[in-house]
Amino acid sequence: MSVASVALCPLLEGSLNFSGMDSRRYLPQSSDSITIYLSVAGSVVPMRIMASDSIASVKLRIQSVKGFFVKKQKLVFDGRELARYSSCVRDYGVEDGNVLHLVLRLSDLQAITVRTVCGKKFAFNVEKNKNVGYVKQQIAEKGQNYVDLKDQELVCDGEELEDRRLIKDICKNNDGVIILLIRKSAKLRAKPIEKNFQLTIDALDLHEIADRKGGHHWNDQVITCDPQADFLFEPLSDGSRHIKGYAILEKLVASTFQGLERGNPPLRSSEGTGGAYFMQDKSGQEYVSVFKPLDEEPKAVNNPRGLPVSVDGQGMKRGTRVGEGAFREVAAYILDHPCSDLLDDVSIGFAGVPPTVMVRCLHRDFNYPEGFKFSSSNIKIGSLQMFVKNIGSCEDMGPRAFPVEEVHKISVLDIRLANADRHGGNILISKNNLDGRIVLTPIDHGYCLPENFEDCTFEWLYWPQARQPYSSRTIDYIMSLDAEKDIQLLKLNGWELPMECARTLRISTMLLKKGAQRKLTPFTIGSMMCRETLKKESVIEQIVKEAEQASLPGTSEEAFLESVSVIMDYYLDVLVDSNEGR
Ligand SMILES: Nc1ncnc2c1ncn2[C@@H]1O[C@H](COP(=O)(O)OP(=O)(O)OP(=O)(O)O)[C@@H](O)[C@H]1O
Repeated sequence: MSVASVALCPLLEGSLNFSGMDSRRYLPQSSDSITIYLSVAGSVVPMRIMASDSIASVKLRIQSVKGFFVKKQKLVFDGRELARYSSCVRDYGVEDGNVLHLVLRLSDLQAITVRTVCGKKFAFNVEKNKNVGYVKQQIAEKGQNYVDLKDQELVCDGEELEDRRLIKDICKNNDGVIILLIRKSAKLRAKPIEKNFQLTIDALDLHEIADRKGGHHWNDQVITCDPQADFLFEPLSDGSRHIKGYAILEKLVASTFQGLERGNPPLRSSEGTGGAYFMQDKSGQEYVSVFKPLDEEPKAVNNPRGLPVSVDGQGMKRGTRVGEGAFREVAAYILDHPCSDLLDDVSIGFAGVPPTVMVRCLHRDFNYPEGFKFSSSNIKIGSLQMFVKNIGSCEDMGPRAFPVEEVHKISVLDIRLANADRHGGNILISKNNLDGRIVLTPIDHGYCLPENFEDCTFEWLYWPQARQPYSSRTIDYIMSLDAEKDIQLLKLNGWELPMECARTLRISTMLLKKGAQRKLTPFTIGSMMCRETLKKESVIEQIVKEAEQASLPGTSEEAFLESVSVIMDYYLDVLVDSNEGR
């Protein structure tokens, strides 16, 4: 159900009481009506709702009173995200007097419009942690006449901006678009030629600029801790040698190291429920990677968003465990095999998961609630993923413009890995440099390969591309998948999948292959993996349940999977027959 289609309950509209006043005294009571307490950014505010209200309507009300957009809100109760918009608050076990955590996903990007004196406009999305010098570089790349950075003067509200001013400081009170003015866009020289003047604009050729920027000088040396340094950074083990794209991971690690070595600190993202840090290159002008430490995951001890620590080790999605997110991030990269027709670049797989590796890092700018000490106990282990330049995420744009094959590649990944966290914010949008086509990059795989299918959710199910059939290229790729080999590959790379997660991978790969064989669409296959409502089990859960009931105690995993296969065939054939009968 779309958020827009959910009407607010008229009785309660406006009753969200953020001032602390007890609205129970002033509103008609109903047996369904409850008061919940929203814990947001250190304060607790009461809110009157109906237990039968949908999550969407509660979020809409928060939006209408506080102005936080629905898509930027995450509601967490009892360590679980209330992720299904159409489910009732009651379905999640929320009762009168309960505290819900509201995590706001503030954007890291700021929209900026640069206007020249001649009225030419450039629009950018710039990370808020970037400075004015970086914006100048972007202008230089966009406009031939502005290539010499020294000639650019950027002005905002009448004030000239210094290169080191951060965008977030300039845009402090302004969430919208800011207008910058280029006073002097390029060196103009006038030379008298007979009776006229020849006007020269001093601008370098864009290719020259690109060459000058020159890429990074990758460091092939083994990276170790420098005793004089105030940080530590190294890959976790050389197990990564088995990973595809080893060379690219080595470069990723080296460029991140160089950034830290030059004193460019990790910058914490304002988005996300866990600690995610943008790591800078040696120039301090570019992000090269994103580091997500295990101990800052949602519900982990050092989570920077104030989410309560897990008491039973359960992660925020059912079937996942706190402190395993980074392994899952790396697993998603390892298992995203390249397509056989693109084997010249084995570092990027079919779905385009950015290269990801496990690292250890120590730096004072991470979250240390107990205080930072340069000691081994403060070393953080986590996933390091290549930073992908983007113009936003799928949350910022309607899906119609996304190429079908871009959506399909993500559907293949999510179905295979039974992803429990595929919302639009976890798909980045970029444009291909050559033809301007939209490229989608899947990120945030910390909730892949769960122990069960309960929380599988796929945003793309509701996109029109999901109802189109897979191409023969995609079907060939799907048919080449082998869950047993995948499990061995992860083991080789140091992660022995827990038995339940290995079973998930086997069953979801089986479903994907059987569905593709029958020419089913991503929508049909994906719908079998997702619950329609919180309480109603998905088809895949029913299949697993039936197979469990049919198996005798002590049945081998192989025999169990054989029975899953038979039951799955039955469900799929019924589905195909009913589709054909229409
Ligand atoms: N590889 C990447 N390239 C560019 N930006 C990234 C990358 N990985 C993460 N980000 C950005 O970092 C921020 C936080 O990352 P992410 O959403 O993965 O964190 P999280 O805490 O796991 O989030 P969630 O609450 O959605 O589970 C987001 O703005 C995201 O777009």
